[in-house]
Amino acid sequence: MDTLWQHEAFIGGAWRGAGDLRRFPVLDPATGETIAEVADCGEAEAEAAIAEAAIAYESWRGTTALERSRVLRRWHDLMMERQEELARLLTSEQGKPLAEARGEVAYAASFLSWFAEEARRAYGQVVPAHRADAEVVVLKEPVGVVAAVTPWNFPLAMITRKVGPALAAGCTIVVKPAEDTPLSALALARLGEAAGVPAGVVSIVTTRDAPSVVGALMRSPTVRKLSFTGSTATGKLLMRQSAETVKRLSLELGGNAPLIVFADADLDVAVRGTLASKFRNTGQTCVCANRILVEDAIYDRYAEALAEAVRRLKVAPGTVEGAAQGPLINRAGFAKVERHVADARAKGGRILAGGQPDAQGGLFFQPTVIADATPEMALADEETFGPVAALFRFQTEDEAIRLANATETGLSAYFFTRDLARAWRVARRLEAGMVGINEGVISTEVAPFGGVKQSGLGREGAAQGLEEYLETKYVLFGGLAA
Ligand SMILES: NC(=O)c1ccc[n+]([C@@H]2O[C@H](COP(=O)([O-])OP(=O)(O)OC[C@H]3O[C@@H](n4cnc5c(N)ncnc54)[C@H](O)[C@@H]3O)[C@@H](O)[C@H]2O)c1
Ligand SMILES: O=C[C@H](O)CS(=O)(=O)O
Repeated sequence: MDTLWQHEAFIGGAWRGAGDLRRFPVLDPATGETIAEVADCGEAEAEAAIAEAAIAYESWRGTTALERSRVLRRWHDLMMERQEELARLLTSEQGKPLAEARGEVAYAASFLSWFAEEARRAYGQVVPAHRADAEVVVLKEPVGVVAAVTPWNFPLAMITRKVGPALAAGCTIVVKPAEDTPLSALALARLGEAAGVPAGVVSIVTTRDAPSVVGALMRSPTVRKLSFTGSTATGKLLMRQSAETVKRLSLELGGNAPLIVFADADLDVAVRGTLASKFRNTGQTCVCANRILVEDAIYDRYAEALAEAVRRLKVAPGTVEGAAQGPLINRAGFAKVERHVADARAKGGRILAGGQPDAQGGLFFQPTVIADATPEMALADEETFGPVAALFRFQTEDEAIRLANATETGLSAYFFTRDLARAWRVARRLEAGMVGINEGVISTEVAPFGGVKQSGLGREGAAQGLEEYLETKYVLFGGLAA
């Protein structure tokens, strides 16, 4: 197979440019250099992709679950065969350390293998009928044509977490990837083509003009579902746009995760868990700890231990051996980190590590630890989405839970304790869709990923993830009297 570096959009099984041949640049965040020019599609291309998806749906929905399973498994296998190439391509446009990029390729591929298995378990039901002359049957059927809109921070996994269950269920899908990271999406499509995904089943519409392309997807009555991953603000906008055609919705939105360290925690485990949660992908994940709540009795010991570990994190381009922190994705993301650190300083925050743009310049920021954080700081209410660990102090368990829940979002939460009774009490009281106990990284294809409150609707992965792409049909067989 040829190179995975594709520059045209993938629509209806064909690689094609925008109608007016417009292209937009893709930048390497580590250098600011243009690494590719990609088709800058518009409404016309989105509408073409929808039409192709509708045509393909009529045959794809008719395939057996076993046939769909085999295509997904083959796609997984091809991803893993080309893991290194995919990882280097991903790092070149997203910036994450290569070791993390290799991990994302495997994580992304795991959704294809998982849903290759789940495809064969879309069970219906035969229900004991309410009449002697009837049978009650409940069927599971594919939703139809799906629109997927995805973010830049996990440019492969956020797509396969949608494409996997969609295809397993018998749906077809039009993907609009983030403008910062279109190359990974196109590489994924190239491997899907090689794995035998039929023309029109998966289309990738690349664009710098998200409102136009996504607007066309949202206006179309043919598109029966939106699966969106991104900020809560954009999610709310697309919810409103979906109302006109009453689309099914899966929304994976913003977070503001609390991470609580109780005095009885194992300090080394807590520090390791904090590093893993806070600084993965240079702090640019939806499930990063955003507020670190530390019980007063161990506050100073934990703060110094964390700061010492953070000072050892290597800041470098993702391809550099040992790189632990890469660049922020773009100027806007960098500016938000600078704003949060300056605001915290101005409100009494004490810098224990980092606190400045990194000496190598560009979009690199020093991994930072701020002590004496308070709820009045911007980073308490907003998702920093960068390498800043803000340490808050608490006295009691009730105060920790009140502080943890004092946010409109509820995606993930973490806490560290060796008290079993406390573990159950706190896990039950935290307002989050996902909770890690003595663990800082909890994402896996086998568990339902998603949040409560303004972190979204629905779940991805696990068995629940397939339900998001299925409709329930009740059939009553009457006139069956003997
Ligand atoms: N819950 C999750 O699983 C999850 C995963 C990753 C990221 N996120 C969240 O996503 C955010 C960061 O990602 P982001 O900056 O790419 O989010 P974003 O909302 O800016 O963009 C997400 C996608 O929406 C598109 N988009 C943006 N504005 C749009 C508009 N007006 N109309 C139509 N489409 C539009 C973008 O092009 C992109 O493809 C963070 O808040 C993070 O927490 C959540
Ligand atoms: O940023 C959000 C992603 O869902 C992160 S994870 O890799 O799934 O934890």
